[in-house]
Amino acid sequence: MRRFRRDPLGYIEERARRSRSEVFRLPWGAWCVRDTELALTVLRDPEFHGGMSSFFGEMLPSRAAQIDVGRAVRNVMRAHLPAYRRRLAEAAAGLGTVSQWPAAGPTLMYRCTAEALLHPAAPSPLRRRLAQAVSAGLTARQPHMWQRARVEMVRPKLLAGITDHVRSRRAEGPVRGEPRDVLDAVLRAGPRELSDRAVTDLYVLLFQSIVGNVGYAVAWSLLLACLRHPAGPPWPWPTDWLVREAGRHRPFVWMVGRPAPRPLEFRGMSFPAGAILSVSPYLLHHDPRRWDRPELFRPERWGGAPGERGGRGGRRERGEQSGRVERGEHGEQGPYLPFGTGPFICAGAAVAHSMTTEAVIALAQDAQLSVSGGDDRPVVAGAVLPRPFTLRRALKPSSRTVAETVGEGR
Ligand code: HEM
Repeated sequence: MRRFRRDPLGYIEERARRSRSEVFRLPWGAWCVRDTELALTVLRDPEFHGGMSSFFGEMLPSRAAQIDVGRAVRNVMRAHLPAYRRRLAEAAAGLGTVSQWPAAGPTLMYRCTAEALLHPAAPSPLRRRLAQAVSAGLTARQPHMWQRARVEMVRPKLLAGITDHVRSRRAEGPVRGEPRDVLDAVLRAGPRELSDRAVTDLYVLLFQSIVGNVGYAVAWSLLLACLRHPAGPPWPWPTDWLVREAGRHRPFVWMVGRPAPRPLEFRGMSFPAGAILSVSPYLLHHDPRRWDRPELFRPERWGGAPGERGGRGGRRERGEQSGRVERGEHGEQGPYLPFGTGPFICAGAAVAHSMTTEAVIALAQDAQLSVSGGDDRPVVAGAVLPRPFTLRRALKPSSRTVAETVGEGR
């Protein structure tokens, strides 16, 4: 367990390398599936998905309610995409020339989605609390104890504030038309019998997926691209490939589990009903039998040399492609699982991919980007986070405003 805690990804890679069977035991008793075919069966077979998804756990009373809430929130975020794009340029400028990452990722996301998360007529103190919670690191489990303590200091007031607001929205009665924000979506799609506090918990979970997961995906994409190509943008790959490859190389969610629905037998190994079969997107994305030099960050694997195939934007359309067996330049055939696959696949996968890609485009647009202080080693603290790094973003001379140039000349 100590070795696992020190380096969870290194630990499972080593176990997978040494293991002769398709499945090996994890320190907490679950089974990690090393074999791609079995992993895809676990993630796709309806038999493994008769119950609730572990993303929502027991927060909602039925699988149907989970699906409804997931879709309703995804629809709000999808409708917000045009406004999100407009906010990005402003938010990128707001980061300044030097910004500290990965924390800047969720902050940027929050700035661009604040109105979709909580509409502007909601109480300003609550909106301020949400912003503070993002700065404190509420968007993902943080690696250090002091960081987690900081989150715990803001959490009680935040939860109390959201719960009060849920109560008052319910008292006002349902709004007509489309949901104004993620909270309306949760209230409308979730069952009426949910307590105000249960609605709050659901809201925070989805808030974290939007602001945190996407924010960290942006952080990974920028870091890996700048490390691989220190000259900065324009990069020699379409942004779509870059973001896709960051999701392969450093998938934010590194392990998902499913309970065995009944006693199972697989290639001579038996599993009792309820045994947890875990699938690691990280492990499968780094399987040398499936991917060419998986240890390298190579966006070009997603389409051949830029210009040869598809040009900007790549030969694949942006969208929900998770879980497909992908074939790259070298005939690679990995399952691509940053969003999972099968019945419990991330409800927001396509929107999240668009948000990440748009953010990277906005930050790289007309700018010289470079990173310092970071490397590509991940920190696992619940999810796969990048280590702290500094991003320098200097506007290229042609894109500076006259005012800026005049100001500098004084
Ligand atoms: C880069 C960003 C994101 C990543 C890497 C990500 C990843 C994931 C993963 C791995 C799962 C679990 C799949 C499984 O258990 O097999 C999941 C579930 C889910 N995600 Fe995401 N997610 C992201 C962004 C989002 C966004 C923006 C939303 C909302 C708009 C969202 C909503 C959900 C929902 C509702 C589920 C539960 C699906 C269900 O149980 O039916 N996610 N996500």
